[in-house]
Amino acid sequence: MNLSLEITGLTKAYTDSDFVLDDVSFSIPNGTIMGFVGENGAGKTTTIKSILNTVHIDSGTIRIFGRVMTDIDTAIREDIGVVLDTANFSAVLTPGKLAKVMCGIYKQWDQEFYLKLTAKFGLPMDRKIKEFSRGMTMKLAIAAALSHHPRLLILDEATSGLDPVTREEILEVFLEFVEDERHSILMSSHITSDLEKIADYITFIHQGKNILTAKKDELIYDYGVARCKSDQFKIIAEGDRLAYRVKEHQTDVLVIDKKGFEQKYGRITVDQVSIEEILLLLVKGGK
Ligand SMILES: Nc1ncnc2c1ncn2[C@@H]1O[C@H](COP(=O)(O)OP(=O)(O)OP(=O)(O)O)[C@@H](O)[C@H]1O
Repeated sequence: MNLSLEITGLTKAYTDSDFVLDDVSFSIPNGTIMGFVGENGAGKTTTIKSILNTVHIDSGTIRIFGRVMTDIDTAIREDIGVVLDTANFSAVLTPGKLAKVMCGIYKQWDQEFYLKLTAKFGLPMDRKIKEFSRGMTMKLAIAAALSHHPRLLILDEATSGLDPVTREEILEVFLEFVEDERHSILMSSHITSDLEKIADYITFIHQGKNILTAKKDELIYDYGVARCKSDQFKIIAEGDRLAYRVKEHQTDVLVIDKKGFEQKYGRITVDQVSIEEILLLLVKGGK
């Protein structure tokens, strides 16, 4: 399997904070979308900055298209499209002028494609970015990131604060992007329903640690949440549960193999589980 991104044992501490990104490993196969979820401060942006080589890492290896990126490696940068939640374009630029700047930075800049995307997103070419709404600014950032034809798109909260209609438009563009088997996406998001729609894999990060990476379809169709009364909870073997959360009238138990669990513990109801509920059980629950 060809990997666009391979992170092994990534560790990074900040000098003036207690936070540590601790031995994080995951990889993204070509042609796939990796959703990256975790609570505020879990370490998603720090991981992304480490990938982009904008912070110094303490240990571990990050391979992009099989190569470790160095400070002077501009060739790999051409192949990475980046959209951060704070798209910091100069506010006095217009989309038209931004294209001229981008054209000077990226050899692969494709003006025709940029015009096509900005038209699709309904962006005015001659209006200053400072007059743009958040949705317009994010659409512009996405159009700019895609128009130098990257192979890997890295998105840090790129759809946060956007309405469902705009988000759907943007998600469609991401899906079109990964139709090309050489392309892939790392997408951090708090909007887990967006990831449910488009991601192939999900990585859950909590307090700087990768707590789970799994195929989205397995999470949705094979994982489940057993709703147990206290006597039912007591009979569940530790090895059959990934996490559990005690609530007022029941205990929710995260199970990996819904069907197997149902066969073994016939009388306990097991519901399908959402990415959001998995995150809550893993982060707030016991083991
Ligand atoms: N430059 C820095 N110096 C010191 N600590 C930092 C720095 N940048 C981030 N941190 C700390 O590292 C931790 C992880 O932050 P990070 O931005 O990676 O989290 P995140 O998962 O992206 O959060 P969010 O969902 O809120 O964007 C936080 O506790 C944050 O305060």
